[in-house]
Amino acid sequence: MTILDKIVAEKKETLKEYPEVVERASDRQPIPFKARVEAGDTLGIISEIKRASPSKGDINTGFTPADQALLYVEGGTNAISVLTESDFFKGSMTDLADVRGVVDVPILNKDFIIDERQIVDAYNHGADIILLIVTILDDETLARFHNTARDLGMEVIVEVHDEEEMKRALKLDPEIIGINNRDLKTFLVDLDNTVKLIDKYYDEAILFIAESGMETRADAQKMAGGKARCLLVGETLMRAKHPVEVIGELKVGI
Ligand SMILES: O=P(O)(O)OC[C@@H](O)[C@@H](O)c1c[nH]c2ccccc12
Repeated sequence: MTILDKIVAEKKETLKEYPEVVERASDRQPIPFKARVEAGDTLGIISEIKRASPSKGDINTGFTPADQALLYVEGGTNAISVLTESDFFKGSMTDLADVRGVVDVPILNKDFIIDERQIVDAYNHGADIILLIVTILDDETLARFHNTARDLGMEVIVEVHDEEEMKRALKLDPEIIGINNRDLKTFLVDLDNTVKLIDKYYDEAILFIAESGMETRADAQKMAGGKARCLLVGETLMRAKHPVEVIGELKVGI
């Protein structure tokens, strides 16, 4: 059993406690993400709120999500990712709502979505974007969830790690693809993964996001050189003494 299998198994348990139906609680219009990144002349940055992870253990537990989010905004982040998975990443939907309460940049609800109710729940807690991880969903479910999120006005990052997943993602006619440099089954990180996959499947209509493992301006430059248009950065910002400055360093020109 891989760690990803364990996370999904736990998630199934948690979902047993969900109400049978999660109703949409408002008609809030999500904040646009892709168009705003594309309007800029630097690499977009999604800065993540991440307390812990199964590969690293505790990363930073002594912070308040709202304060951390405000630092990210001060740094000029294009969006904030809030990792809400609780068993392995120590996050919660309360973190998401807390961040929503203080920022007006788009928010990504980062979780392992395997049930439609999680999508409505993300919307209800103030998310503008959700992540769908291709490897944990079959084609039919992936397409259905993609539609559900877009019907709510949310944008979707379709996350892939390899070529086979990329081909499945492209069948959705997606607007945004996230390429994870980390293999969620082995935790191995390889920054060349983003570069290789974009090189082979580049499409100017799609916003390509490089995810995971980036630390330095040189890493950001490498991703920009490989035609990634945006970065998703967690650990580096959570460990940084001055996240505002680090975001500035990562925002390289396009
Ligand atoms: O902390 P990092 O290495 O900068 O990575 C952030 C983000 O990419 C990572 O948290 C992530 C990418 N895809 C995921 C899917 C589930 C959980 C976590 C993730």
